[in-house]
Amino acid sequence: MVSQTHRLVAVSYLNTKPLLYGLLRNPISDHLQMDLAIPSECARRLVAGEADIALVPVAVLPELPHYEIISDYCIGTDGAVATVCIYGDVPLEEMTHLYLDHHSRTSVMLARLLLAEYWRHDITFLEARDGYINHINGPIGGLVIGDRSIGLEKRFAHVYDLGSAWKAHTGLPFVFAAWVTTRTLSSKFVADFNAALREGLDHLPQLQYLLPSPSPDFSLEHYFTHHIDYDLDDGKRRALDRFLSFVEAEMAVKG
Ligand SMILES: C=C(O[C@@H]1C=C(C(=O)O)C=C[C@H]1O)C(=O)O
Repeated sequence: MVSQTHRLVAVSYLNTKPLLYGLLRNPISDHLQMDLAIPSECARRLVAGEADIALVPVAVLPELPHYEIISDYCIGTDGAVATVCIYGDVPLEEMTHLYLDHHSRTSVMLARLLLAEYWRHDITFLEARDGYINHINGPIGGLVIGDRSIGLEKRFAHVYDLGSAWKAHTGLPFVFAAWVTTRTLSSKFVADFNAALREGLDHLPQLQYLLPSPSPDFSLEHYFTHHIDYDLDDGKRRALDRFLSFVEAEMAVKG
């Protein structure tokens, strides 16, 4: 049987593994050509047409002329997310500069939004590149996302969780990344895809046996169940609308 294969790219961090596990143990994987990348690269590939389906940072959605969110599952949070934080030696109000993680598209915009609307703190943004975490010191803070952030709370005196700050600011949960296509997929494929992701999430306890623990005092199960919130529910969709209005306004200013 000849059938169509879709090019899929997903985030390479630990929090995506339950979703990938679901896809891989389901026959739908025969129709997927899978690859993993950091979030900013997932976004680039979808925008460039190098992927048909991607787990993309939602901040990139306004750049896509046509897209569809194809799943009820996402990388989200309802309060503290643990792996999207601003770190520094000094409190935020004393920070003069902030490195913005180059892996990220969403959290970079979320940090800008929260600094403008919630913390109301003027700061100079610095472009990050590999190794930038070693340059976070004194009045220079840094936004760090994903697996690289695990354990950093031991290194820096001040930590600001962006999931918590967004919740305090808006009362809403948040969605960092969603499953998006720029193609037209059959409703059968979309239903199967969604069911496969659900299957993965139903196996969170088993995943503890497969995945490496990023550090001895970091519980993956706690992270997957108390910090990452995988359901793209109504609250997260409302949060997405609000967040994208900010992103679109920023894009309009920059032209
Ligand atoms: C919660 C997280 O969300 C990530 C943050 C993203 C971003 O800032 O662009 C994109 C994908 C998510 O994987 C994380 O990985 O720590």
